Amino acid sequence: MAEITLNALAHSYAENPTRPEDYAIREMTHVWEQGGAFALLGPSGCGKSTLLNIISGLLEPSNGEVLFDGKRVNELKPEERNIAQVFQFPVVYDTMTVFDNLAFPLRNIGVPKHKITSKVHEVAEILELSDQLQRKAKGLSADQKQKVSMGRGLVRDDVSAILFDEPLTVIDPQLKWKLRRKLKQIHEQFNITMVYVTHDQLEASTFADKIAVMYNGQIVQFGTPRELFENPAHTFVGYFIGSPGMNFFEAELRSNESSKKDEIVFGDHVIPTSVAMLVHLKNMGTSKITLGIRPEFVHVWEGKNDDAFAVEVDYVEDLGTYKILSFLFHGQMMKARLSEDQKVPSGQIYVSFPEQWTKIYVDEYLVDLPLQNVDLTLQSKETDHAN
Ligand SMILES: Nc1ncnc2c1ncn2[C@@H]1O[C@H](COP(=O)(O)OP(=O)(O)OP(=O)(O)O)[C@@H](O)[C@H]1O
Repeated sequence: MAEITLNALAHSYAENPTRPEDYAIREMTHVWEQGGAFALLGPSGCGKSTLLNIISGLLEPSNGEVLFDGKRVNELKPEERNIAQVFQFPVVYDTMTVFDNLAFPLRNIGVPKHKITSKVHEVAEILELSDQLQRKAKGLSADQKQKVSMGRGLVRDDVSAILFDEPLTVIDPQLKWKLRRKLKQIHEQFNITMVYVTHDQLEASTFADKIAVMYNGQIVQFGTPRELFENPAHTFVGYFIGSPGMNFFEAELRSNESSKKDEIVFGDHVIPTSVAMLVHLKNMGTSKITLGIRPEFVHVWEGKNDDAFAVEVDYVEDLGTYKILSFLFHGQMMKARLSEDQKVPSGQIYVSFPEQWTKIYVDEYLVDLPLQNVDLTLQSKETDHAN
């Protein structure tokens, strides 16, 4: 087991990279703590496989260091790094039996025969491959082959970490869920540092305790599934996580001519904001602001309400256990998520955006209040204005 540190790491496949876009991995410093179950989540092409291959040593980074337990491993070959890597497509020796495939990594490092037998049986049991051990790998289905591939990653208990690169892509949907649970179980049992690459948020949150969300070659947030949902640090996290993703709208920080107070406005709507936040934004010297609120946190009222805005229902999608209501807010389509038992409104309704859940972004990043300002948030209503 090891703590894996990426120190000022960057990688470009281009010969002479000059612009940030030339980098598949833009400079990052990141720590995967020892023994954790992590997911690396992001869309196709964001740099996930590149990052994994740098950790395992298949790829040499253009800049920066990879450290295992504080020791630089850049110069070590993949086999010297003690990393097990499971790829998207099965890597098995077709002419060998399942037993021999699983035993291979152990024989390679000279593990005694009796230990190999017990370890192979233990892993085969976990992956439900016990009755396949004497079969040649050639005759196995794609699912079974991938299980063997995963098993080869799991047999060695001396590994620093196990890296999974979208390992369930070829697995049947029904089996996927089961295998994910199994991996989690294996992690709990052996406590090995595991990094699981996926572009599927459900897969990431069922496997990992902490998820690194990757976008454009950068880790834009590293947090628990709950943190990513409740407090997206970057607009991409808001958009990518959740179903549907966060609502975003461009707003403006301006000074109200009559009251002389600052306020955040969207069209002719004033968005309730704390004094502390207004002061902070003003100090940042920005007027362009993006507001984000998750559909789950938009309040929908049938009747008029002090903090609520009148909007028109556009349509309602019934998704079984919940409904998605779409409405136009100052010309922009937004969504609210209604629970199954909530009455479906139509025509004119009222919506409000609780301040706690209305996130403020500048240049795509969440604006957090400096700690010394937090107590001022209680004065928030002072800056509210009637519409
Ligand atoms: N061998 C290569 N040579 C040149 N460019 C590459 C190479 N491998 C990857 N890239 C580019 O680097 C960027 C990151 O690719 P990478 O495969 O790491 O992303 P990913 O997030 O793993 O995507 P996917 O989920 O599709 O596998 C992409 O723009 C890709 O086109």
